Amino acid sequence: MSVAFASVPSRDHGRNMNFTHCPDEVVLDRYTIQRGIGMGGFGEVYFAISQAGKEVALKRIQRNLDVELRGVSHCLNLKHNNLVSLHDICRDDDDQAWVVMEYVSGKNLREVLDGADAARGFVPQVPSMETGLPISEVRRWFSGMAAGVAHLHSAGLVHRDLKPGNLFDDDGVIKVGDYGLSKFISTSHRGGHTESVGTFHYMAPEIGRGQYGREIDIYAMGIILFELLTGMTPFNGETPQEIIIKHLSATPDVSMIPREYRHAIASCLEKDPAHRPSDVPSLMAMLPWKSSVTWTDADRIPVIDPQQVASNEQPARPVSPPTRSAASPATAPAVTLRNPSSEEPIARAIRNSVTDLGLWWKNLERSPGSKFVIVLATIFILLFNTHWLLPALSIVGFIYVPYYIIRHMVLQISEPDTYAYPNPDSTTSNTSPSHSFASADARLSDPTPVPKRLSKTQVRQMLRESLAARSRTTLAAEWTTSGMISMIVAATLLLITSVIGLRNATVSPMALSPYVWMACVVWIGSFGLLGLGKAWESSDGEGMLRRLSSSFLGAGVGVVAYLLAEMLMVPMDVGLGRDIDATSLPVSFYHLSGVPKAAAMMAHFAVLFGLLRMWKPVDPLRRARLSLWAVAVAVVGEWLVHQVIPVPQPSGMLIAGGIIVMTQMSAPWVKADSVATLATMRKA
Ligand SMILES: Nc1ncnc2c1ncn2[C@@H]1O[C@H](COP(=O)(O)OP(=O)(O)OP(=O)(O)O)[C@@H](O)[C@H]1O
Repeated sequence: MSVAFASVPSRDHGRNMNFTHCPDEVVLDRYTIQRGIGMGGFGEVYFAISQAGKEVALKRIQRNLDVELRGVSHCLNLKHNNLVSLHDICRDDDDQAWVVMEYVSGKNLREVLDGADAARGFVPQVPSMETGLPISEVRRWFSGMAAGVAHLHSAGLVHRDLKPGNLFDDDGVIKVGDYGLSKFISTSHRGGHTESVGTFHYMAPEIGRGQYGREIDIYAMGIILFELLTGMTPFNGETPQEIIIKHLSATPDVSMIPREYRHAIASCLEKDPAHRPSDVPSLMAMLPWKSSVTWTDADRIPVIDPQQVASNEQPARPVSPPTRSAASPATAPAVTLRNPSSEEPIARAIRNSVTDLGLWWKNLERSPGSKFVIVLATIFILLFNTHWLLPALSIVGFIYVPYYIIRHMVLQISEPDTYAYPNPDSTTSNTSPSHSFASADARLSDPTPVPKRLSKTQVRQMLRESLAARSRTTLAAEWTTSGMISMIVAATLLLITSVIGLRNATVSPMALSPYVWMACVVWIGSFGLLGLGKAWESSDGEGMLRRLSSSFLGAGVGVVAYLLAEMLMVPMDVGLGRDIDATSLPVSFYHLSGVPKAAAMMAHFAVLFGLLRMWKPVDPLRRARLSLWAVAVAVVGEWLVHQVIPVPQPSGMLIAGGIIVMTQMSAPWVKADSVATLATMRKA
């Protein structure tokens, strides 16, 4: 088969992509390709026409062949109004696998949601009801998906990749597609599958443990419902790791969702799959809609009644909500993620007031003419009061801007949004700025259950697993980001130390060079440690091997420190910290004057890095983001090493302390004591 590269405009977000096959090319001896539709994680999708004139979508499988084909072959015989039909699986002359499926001309939900954002002119940063789809649309999409997924489940299959991009609107009928990742549910198949599949925003926490029960579809449905209602997924982050960690540990903030949906969403997003709705009918019974689907008896195989879709009648057999464990908390504390920017209380209060004002204005029963008069009058009042309004607003601005910046910096340093857990104490206390500002009244009366937490060990284990699941590219990107952050921290340290050190001296390049030298060595040491830490964060590892590797790194840092000192002409014969008898020092390490040679610098830092387990402060599961104890240990440790292999002081101690500060400030962190608190709560 000829392989040509064609750049064809696709429906996939309007991007031009290089498809392997060209329009008019005949594949599988009977399908003429019309155009490329898009590319997914597993292959390219084409729109094609068969010899008999039937329109089909062809998916050319590129990667993860076994996963995809094993799933698809189970799905060939499924027939359901809400499922994209799979016609066949074929191989071409090059032994390339193709899935032949029903072509859906309508948009997928991803396109619909993105289109709604585009129409609004912005992508929502904070979930709210204003940014979701209209309730009638939410219901249409969700019910259609539910019917399709329920059919998959009743056939013993799990979709495993439910997401808006896999839900299609086919002339008003919602269809679930791409169930190539589905798999028969059987005891032998439910665990142990370690291949990372699916999409991070919709990925249930137990997927990290290789569990692929139907509960992962229920979880994804909860996320999709949240997104349909608010335009945003509940767990977001800059990196897949952040998102995974939030799936594992963060409590979704459902406070902005209408009360009648909160219970269903919070139940679907339970961390423990056993506490989610046991099946799709149970989930649907929790929603405030009359179901258009009739669910049958105990096995709950859904039977779609097309008449009911239109007539919106009650289900013939009401389904009771799933039973909940007695241990489940009865009330829903309005706990939100610690996101400094989105939860700033004053900004949030202003935003809420503006929203309320907007709602009041919308519901105001006045003619357009009188509304126009009100607007005009308001503008006049504001204009005539500018003499005091503007100064007042300026004063507020002057106070608010520094407050906002300091608050943001403090929260970023003490508890970054990206790896934070909700604080269990926030259920009773409202003193922290990170708490939700939902009213106390709402907190008391809201019956939404809090998703149950896992034990400390379970969470830690899952965190390690999720850390291990990241690709090398992701790790490299994270390492680079941390390296850049550490560069900023190094520049700040340089500024602080040089301002303090040179406060009574004349500032000259020579006077500055020791500070620049220290900052460079600290940065290089930190960057190396961040790299080691990144490579090692997915497991506890073997101690001795890590000490040795760390020592090697230390030796490298020593060499660089020596060369930099030569380059910058940093005096190495001052501040050796004690009156060294040069004759007592090994000549291979020191000059006769006592000035350290490269070997001394290498040995000093090699011993320091190996002795102190310097990679520990980089571990995302370390106890505190910034431990002053660790800094003190590093400084004292360096001083001890200095007693045996001296280097210039206090530079040596400043470098050791600086490296520990910098690595801690730049390395990602998961708040481990919250994990402990959660575990304690659970036991209680
Ligand atoms: N049966 C179909 N009819 C029409 N368009 C389809 C069909 N199946 C997939 N598409 C479109 O083809 C594009 C690629 O789909 P594909 O399923 O390969 O990727 P994905 O769902 O985006 O990612 P992944 O496979 O990694 O989950 C998407 O734009 C999707 O909407």
